[in-house]
Amino acid sequence: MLPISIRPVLAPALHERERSMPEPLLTVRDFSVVYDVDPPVEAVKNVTLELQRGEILGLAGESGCGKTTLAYGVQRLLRAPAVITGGSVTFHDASGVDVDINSLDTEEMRRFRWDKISMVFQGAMNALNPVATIGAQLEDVFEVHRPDLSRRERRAASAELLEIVAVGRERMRSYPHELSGGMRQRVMIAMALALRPQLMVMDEPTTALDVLVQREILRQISQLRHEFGFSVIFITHDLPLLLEISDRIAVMREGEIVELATARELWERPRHDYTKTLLASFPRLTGERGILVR
Ligand SMILES: Nc1ncnc2c1ncn2[C@@H]1O[C@H](COP(=O)(O)OP(=O)(O)OP(=O)(O)O)[C@@H](O)[C@H]1O
Repeated sequence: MLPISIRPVLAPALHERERSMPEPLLTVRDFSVVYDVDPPVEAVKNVTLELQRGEILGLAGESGCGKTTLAYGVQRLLRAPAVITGGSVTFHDASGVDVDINSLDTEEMRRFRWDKISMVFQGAMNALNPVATIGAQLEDVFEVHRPDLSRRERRAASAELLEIVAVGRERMRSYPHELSGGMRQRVMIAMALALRPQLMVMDEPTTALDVLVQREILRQISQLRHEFGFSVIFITHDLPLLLEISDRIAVMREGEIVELATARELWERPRHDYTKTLLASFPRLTGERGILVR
């Protein structure tokens, strides 16, 4: 049985998935990345996976197993000494066109990344400009990427985004220091949402926040992906949190995906010994009665 406290977020996700036919958004085949140092590090080894449209896929595994390299690699965000040594990444655009990400040149990739994929990092809230208002920073995104919008439209779109992430349009004139950490992280999520991407990559997006604020933000991410239909690749060390938010979880170890299953399957019937070890290493998952304790 699923731990009681992971049901509320998970249940609608499962329900939704049962209703709709899966439709791939990203197909990763035999993808490998090596850090060309001495000795070379094979950070990602022959990873194959398919991310569905609207799905939240969690990447789990201990530090150094290759989660970040994989998530950045599929967006071609890696820098030397990282080298993609093999494999393909295909983005199945909502327009019906399949895009081979490896074939895009730098400029095409840059535009693609903003329009189709966005990222939210750990501590992203500290990346806000301290001397510009929240509204001005949101409006900037539209000014750069949607130059056809009028000033009034940019402002309206920014205010709407602040409503969507439950910060509220009245915060348009606030400066970052006037907002709590959780609110600032929501502003970053609003920015990531601004261009209505089809994929959001979230790298430890709530780690710096306290547990209650984390849960609220996770719940909201889950709701928003239903509303807007984007997919999420969610990276964190925190397996209990992944069980709570993910539809499926890929467990990585030493650059390979050793198990890929729904959150429910992984929780109820972990197959790989490493997954079992990982689950057992979170005392709050096992607790006295064997339920999630938090
Ligand atoms: N710039 C680099 N040069 C050499 N090796 C690197 C570099 N960046 C990462 N690595 C190595 O690649 C492997 C995978 O690292 P990666 O950061 O992808 O793992 P991770 O699972 O995301 O870890 P964490 O959760 O700590 O961020 C590790 O062995 C790491 O030491």
